[in-house]
Amino acid sequence: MRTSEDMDEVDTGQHQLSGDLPVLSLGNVSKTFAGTQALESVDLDIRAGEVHALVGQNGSGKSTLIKLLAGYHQPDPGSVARYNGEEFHLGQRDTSGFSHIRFVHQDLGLVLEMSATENLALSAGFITGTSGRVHWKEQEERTKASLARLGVDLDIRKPLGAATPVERTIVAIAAALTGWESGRGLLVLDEPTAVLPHTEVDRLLEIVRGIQRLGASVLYVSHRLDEIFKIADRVTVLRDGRVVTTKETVGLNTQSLAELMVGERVDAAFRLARSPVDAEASVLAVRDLAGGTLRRLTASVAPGEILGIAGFTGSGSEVVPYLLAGARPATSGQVKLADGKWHPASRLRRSGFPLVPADRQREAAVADFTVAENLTLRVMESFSRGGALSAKREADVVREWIKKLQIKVANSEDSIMSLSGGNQQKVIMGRCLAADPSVLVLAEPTAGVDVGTRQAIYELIGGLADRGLAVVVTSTDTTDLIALCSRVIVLSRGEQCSELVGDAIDEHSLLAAMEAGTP
Ligand SMILES: Nc1ncnc2c1ncn2[C@@H]1O[C@H](COP(=O)(O)OP(=O)(O)OP(=O)(O)O)[C@@H](O)[C@H]1O
Repeated sequence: MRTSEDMDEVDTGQHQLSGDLPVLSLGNVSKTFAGTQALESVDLDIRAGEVHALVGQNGSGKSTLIKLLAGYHQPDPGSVARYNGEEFHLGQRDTSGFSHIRFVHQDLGLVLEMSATENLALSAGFITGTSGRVHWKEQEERTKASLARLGVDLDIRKPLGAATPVERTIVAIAAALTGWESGRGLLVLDEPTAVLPHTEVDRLLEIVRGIQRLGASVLYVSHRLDEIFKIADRVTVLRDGRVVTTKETVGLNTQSLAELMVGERVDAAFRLARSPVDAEASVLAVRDLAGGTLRRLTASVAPGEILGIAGFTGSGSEVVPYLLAGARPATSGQVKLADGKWHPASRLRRSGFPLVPADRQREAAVADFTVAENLTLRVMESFSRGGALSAKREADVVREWIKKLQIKVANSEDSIMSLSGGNQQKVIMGRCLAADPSVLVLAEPTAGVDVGTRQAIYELIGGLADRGLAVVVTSTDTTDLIALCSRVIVLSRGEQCSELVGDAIDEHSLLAAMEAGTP
């Protein structure tokens, strides 16, 4: 059996074939922020034409490494970087290495009000005549050619706000690759599938394979371990800023990779043991609820129940959390709250059920606030004593939730923006739970959250449900629904198409139910 000592053994796995010069070679790369050593003596080689995955728990240093490559951070002295054997300066954008490395960051960097053509023109430059007028026809030809190179045919005139998430990601990749005709560089994809539904993930992976076939190398960051095995040739595992190992993916599996990341045993197929609930005793019920892509939903959730809502993008599932939490207006329907009476669904606007939204950076984190302030935002009032805030009570809550959710932060007075993405998600989750609600609404609760912390989050939600919390959860990651839910309602084209209960909730049945409702 593998011990944690074995896991700590450093195996660089970088047995180069003779003449097999790495495209990118990093040596002794370190990065220290005030109070945090984010990276420590990292060595990493990326071979020509390989897809190389980079994995690690939240806060292990993946984004910091990418930001160093992108010239966003300066490395500590002593760090060495080479592109095709030629040394270049990390932390500087205008060096030769940099021009060969292209990036698609998590936020994609697109303007959603603009079309694919306009977005590509923004990154590659507008084609203009002597009068300065933009040659749109040529611009469109260029966009089509860029997308055709990826084997994609999209409506290049519609605003990207109306495109599907995977179409947006594809446009971001095309934008990143403009002017890269040789196709021999390195493309860095930072969690490209964090909120993509299963079907769209496969489409994206096919595009990544196409890029690899062009001769490029890809550095691929993801928390979805099943993808690593579908796409990557090798994987490097970071833990606490250090490289634990670089290995061929052949010979690893989800379980062993999860354990390398965490450094101890984890159950990659974790599932909560749920006791039956009294289905009659609803704490929140909706009748014919509609709004956005949701045309009609009739459902109720009982105290202690974890109800899942599943469906592909556009099925209506993605708007349910926002309607229930009153963050988006319902256009029709009724709601029954704790008073046991039916009200117009507009009443949800005042119900104030806490919501963990899908896009924490845009919708939830208050960027100017500290970690402590973000954690206690919803419970501020209960701390007030005669107008003054009970600092001790606040500090207790902050400590409690940092511990319960294993939030990696040097100091709770640090800005939330200094936290890694997954740790920001945990702060938002803690904020909602600290308010001790009767209903909790979760959209993509584990997007960007590592495999070890996922289980901690599942167990925490399960424990709260055992004590009576009703939870409604939507997720594009079926792992969440399987691990958490005792019942899942499947939506298609805005309406309920089926319901799965208990042990019937598994990967195969969920996908089959979602596909069955799709035209
Ligand atoms: N600008 C910054 N200032 C201070 N600390 C930072 C800053 N950026 C990152 N850190 C710290 O460096 C460590 C590594 O963070 P990083 O974002 O690289 O992790 P990650 O592996 O990308 O995590 P995730 O999977 O959650 O995105 C964390 O402890 C983080 O809090």
